[in-house]
Amino acid sequence: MNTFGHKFRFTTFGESHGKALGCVIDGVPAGIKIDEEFIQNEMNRRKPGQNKYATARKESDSVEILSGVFEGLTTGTPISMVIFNENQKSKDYSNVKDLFRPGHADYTYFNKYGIRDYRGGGRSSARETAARVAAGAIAKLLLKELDIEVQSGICEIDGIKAKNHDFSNVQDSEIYALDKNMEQEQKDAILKAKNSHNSVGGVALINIKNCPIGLGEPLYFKLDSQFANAMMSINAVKAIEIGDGFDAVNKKGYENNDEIRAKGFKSNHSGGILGGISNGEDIDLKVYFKPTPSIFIKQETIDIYNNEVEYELKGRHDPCVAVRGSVVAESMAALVLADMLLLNMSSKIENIKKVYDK
Ligand SMILES: Cc1cc2nc3c(=O)[nH]c(=O)nc-3n(C[C@H](O)[C@H](O)[C@H](O)COP(=O)(O)O)c2cc1C
Ligand SMILES: C=C(O[C@@H]1CC(C(=O)O)=C[C@@H](OP(=O)(O)O)[C@H]1O)C(=O)O
Repeated sequence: MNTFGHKFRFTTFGESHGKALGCVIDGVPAGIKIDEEFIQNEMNRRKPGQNKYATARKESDSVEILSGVFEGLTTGTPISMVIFNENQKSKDYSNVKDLFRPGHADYTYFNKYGIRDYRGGGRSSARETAARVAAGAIAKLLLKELDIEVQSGICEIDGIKAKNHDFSNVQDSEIYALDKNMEQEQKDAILKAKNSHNSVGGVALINIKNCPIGLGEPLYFKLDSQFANAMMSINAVKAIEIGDGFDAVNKKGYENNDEIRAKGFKSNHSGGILGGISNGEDIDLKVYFKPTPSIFIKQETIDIYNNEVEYELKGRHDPCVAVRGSVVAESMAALVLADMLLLNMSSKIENIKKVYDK
């Protein structure tokens, strides 16, 4: 199944070296104001080729809305959007046409489908995430109507950790760094790896403000499980933490619990989710990206005929996918929230009665 979401559903189409990519979103309520400039800005935050910390492939990622919007408002019908590829250069891949890049999806896609789309990663290239960001922008416009805010930034690169998480630093940072003081060190780590034809991993922090209490469907569609599913569906994501995440394991219960007062919780170790349901506090997610698999160091692999070979890759690749990946993770978080908001509408008879004026 290739569709994401229950009520706010979307799917994407297209390949990195094909003609275009796009998405179809179904279940978007009618009457949401569509700000095309906002959507394009979101696309621009993720698009490749903007600086030396990203792949050199230049794409404008201009998005065109084909359906579901009339006179600036959503109509309640499926919204489809298209982004034409402009800078494919499939020849870059001619020397690895029959080879499987270690760490990439070539080997598993070929074994599963028996077809080798050697024009880059094809469907498995994270170029597809452009379409997710377009869908995420529509989800964000719905969230905006309810004052729910989703933001992201980089908290760790190559093991170099941010000491503070300042989202106001992100906008002016080429690597979306949360900590101005650690930014240079993090940038240097990316360039050092890049200059030695290698790559680094990193961690993005997603923060959600003003999330109402009650999002998440126990027991099998818990809000945390939906975030985990969404984040792990992004290329190169290998782990996710919610709230204190891994650190909680080494705490005692008294340290880990968030005590409750009439005004709200005294702390937020839980990351805003209890029992799979949002508790009204900020939601904090950490998303872990592995180092980019396509590197330019000689490596051993096999070809599609099972011959063992050595090869050296050429082409245009991100030295650290976490940087642009953080925007993708932010978009996926918005899509989960939009879906859970709509699902939650029918959780109480009062809500249903309100809709039907009873
Ligand atoms: C925004 C973004 C950009 C990426 N850029 C590259 C890239 O330039 N080269 C590459 O080999 N992998 C890149 N990746 C990662 C691969 O797409 C991914 O590792 C591959 O599909 C294999 O999937 P897996 O790592 O989830 O197992 C990127 C991932 C993201 C999220
Ligand atoms: C083009 C983008 O990123 C690409 C993600 C990617 C990969 O393997 O994931 C590989 C590279 O491109 P290609 O598919 O041409 O090999 C990156 O440049 C983009 O994000 O828009």
